[in-house]
Amino acid sequence: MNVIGTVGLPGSGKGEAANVAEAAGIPVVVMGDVIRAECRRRGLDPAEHHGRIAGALREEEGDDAIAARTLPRIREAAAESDRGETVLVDGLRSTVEMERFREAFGDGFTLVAIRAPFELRAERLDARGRDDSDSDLEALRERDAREIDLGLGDTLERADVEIDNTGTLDEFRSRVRAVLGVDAEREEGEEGDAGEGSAATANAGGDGA
Ligand SMILES: Nc1ncnc2c1ncn2[C@@H]1O[C@H](COP(=O)(O)OP(=O)(O)OP(=O)(O)O)[C@@H](O)[C@H]1O
Repeated sequence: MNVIGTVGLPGSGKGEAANVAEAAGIPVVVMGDVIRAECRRRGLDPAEHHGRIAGALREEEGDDAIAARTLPRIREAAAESDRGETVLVDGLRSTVEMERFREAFGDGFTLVAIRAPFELRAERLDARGRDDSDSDLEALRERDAREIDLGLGDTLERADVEIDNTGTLDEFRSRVRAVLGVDAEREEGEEGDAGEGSAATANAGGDGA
């Protein structure tokens, strides 16, 4: 099994990386779906209670609760992967989760840090405009602080591979493809320049976040 986890601050490009994977026939497992499922099980609206239920799960079942509950979803997805049991996992937040996946998949787990500086993430989220907080710098600062508090900063530092997302979207996509080991041929409606081997660099403790 080949499990690729992504970690990055809000707006860094995790969703775009997941799109690249899906377009290449690599299933994507979103860790937040576990939390949304638990909200529904408790009769709560995920839009409102997501954060609280994530906290409750960690409290009740341990800091690796969300990773542990994601494991069966990863195994199911791997069985359906077009790409030799490769799965992309979106949404790691802490080193405890990273260690849980390392324990489950050994060398078959690769953690990929996606990095873009604050100003660029703010601009891109503003353009995305998915919700009001996307355009609010103060809200982004708070989201960053919350994520870092959960352990996202340490997780970024400990990633196996780093992808810089300070260039164009096409550049980013081709970097993601290089890390996923897919070429552009399978993509539809997209120009590709896959095989840009220098795109992913070993993590030397970069400072791009
Ligand atoms: N290199 C790029 N050039 C231009 N736009 C980009 C680039 N990378 C990402 N974007 C855009 O920036 C926005 C944020 O990216 P994305 O949604 O992938 O971030 P994310 O890490 O999933 O964020 P969040 O954690 O907040 O959901 C999206 O609208 C995406 O299309």
